[in-house]
Amino acid sequence: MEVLRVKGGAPLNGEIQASGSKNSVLAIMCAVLLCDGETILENVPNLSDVNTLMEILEETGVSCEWAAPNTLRFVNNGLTNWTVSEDLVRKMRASFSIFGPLLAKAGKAQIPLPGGCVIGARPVDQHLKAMQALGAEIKMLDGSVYAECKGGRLQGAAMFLGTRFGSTVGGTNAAIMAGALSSGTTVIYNAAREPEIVDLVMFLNKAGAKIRGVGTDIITIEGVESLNGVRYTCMTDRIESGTYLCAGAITRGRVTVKGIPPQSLAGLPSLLFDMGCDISLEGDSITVDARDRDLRATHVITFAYPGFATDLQPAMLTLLTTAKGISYVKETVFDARFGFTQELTRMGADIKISGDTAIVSGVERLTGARVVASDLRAAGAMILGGLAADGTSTVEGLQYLDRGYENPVAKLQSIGAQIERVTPGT
Ligand SMILES: CC(=O)N[C@H]1[C@@H](OP(=O)(O)OP(=O)(O)OC[C@H]2O[C@@H](n3ccc(=O)[nH]c3=O)[C@H](O)[C@@H]2O)O[C@H](CO)[C@@H](O)[C@@H]1O
Ligand SMILES: C=C(OP(=O)(O)O)C(=O)O
Repeated sequence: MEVLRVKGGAPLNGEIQASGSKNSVLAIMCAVLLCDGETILENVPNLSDVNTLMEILEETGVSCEWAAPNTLRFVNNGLTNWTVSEDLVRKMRASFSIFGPLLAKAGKAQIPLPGGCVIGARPVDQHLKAMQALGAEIKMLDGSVYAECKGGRLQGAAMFLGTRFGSTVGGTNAAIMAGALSSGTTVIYNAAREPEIVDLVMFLNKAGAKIRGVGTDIITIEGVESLNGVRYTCMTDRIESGTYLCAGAITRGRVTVKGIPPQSLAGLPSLLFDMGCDISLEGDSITVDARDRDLRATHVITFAYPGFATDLQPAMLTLLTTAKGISYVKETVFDARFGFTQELTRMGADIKISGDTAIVSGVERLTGARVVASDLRAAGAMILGGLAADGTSTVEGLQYLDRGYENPVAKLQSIGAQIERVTPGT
């Protein structure tokens, strides 16, 4: 198993190009199930999650290949299978997102339950509620969810989606994709508003869907008979971009991320500014400058978009471990997303957890340590800790990093980080 070796303490300085958005691409790849013929997706990050979803789509009868770096080509000449193997679904929780489109296109679907994960329980009740509202009959079969639409086609309906955590991204995506091919009108109330959902709808509308209201909490869909494959360029990754901005701040450096619409970063730039960083914008480039700054503590609450993104909470919390004063970080989207903080304490961070809140007392310096990433964004957090720490850190658990960050080592090296991927003992 490879590990990262990070020699910290030096300010990062330079420009990084944002990669394509993992979460947008995964949703759009699921929507390819709905589209007849050839689809070309551009700006696709080469990530293990993307490659796993390609295998899953292949099982349903959609052919997928890398046509060029960051470009995927799909051909959907009719689905040949309405179920996928459990091993693949277990590899990646987001694979459950094929449930809605598979059901809408094939008339039935059987997908193993994805289960919980290290950041929280993550049930799929809202996905199922949406499909039931559209007329699907659902039952459990051999540990999988089996659904069938009576009469072969889903029927548009009005529905309320949401959980005690607020809106649901995956549930909203499922309802949009299934509604796109349902007969009649579907209305989703309390829809999630994340930029990746807007990207999914832009793709679907280009393919012939009739969806309006995306980006608001009421989405209306006039179902169509069929959708056609198209060429589409996916949005860039706001979580990856935010992580690199935090890397600039935690090393007291100056980092520009290119190709990221600033509004997609929601509250992050403003929080970095409150901490004492300079923030400058130029078109789709954003620069954080923390050189020679004493950064101050601040408070963070995660929320559904346009709130502060939960996926950036681990990076932001790591940054706060080196800010002067006490910061409170409240996590409202997932019920167990502070596991990574234990590893940060190995680097000398002072963090106490009280329910859904982390209390972070800033320390002068972090120190290098051997740490293990327990999930995707924990991996980003461990790297940030290592970049800021005095001495050398070793980061294990890179299978998580590979799920969501494209070429992180090369990108960080290009702005001066001393980071390498090595086999232990070499
Ligand atoms: C592949 C992908 O796009 N993943 C993103 C997606 O995950 P995902 O789509 O799983 O996140 P949701 O917005 O659905 O989940 C939000 C909260 O609602 C709960 N919930 C969700 C669905 C449901 O049927 N029942 C239920 O209780 C979840 O457990 C969680 O606590 O949005 C999250 C919130 O922005 C991000 O952190 C993930 O990176
Ligand atoms: C939680 C994440 O992804 P997923 O929903 O695929 O687990 C993430 O990207 O931080």
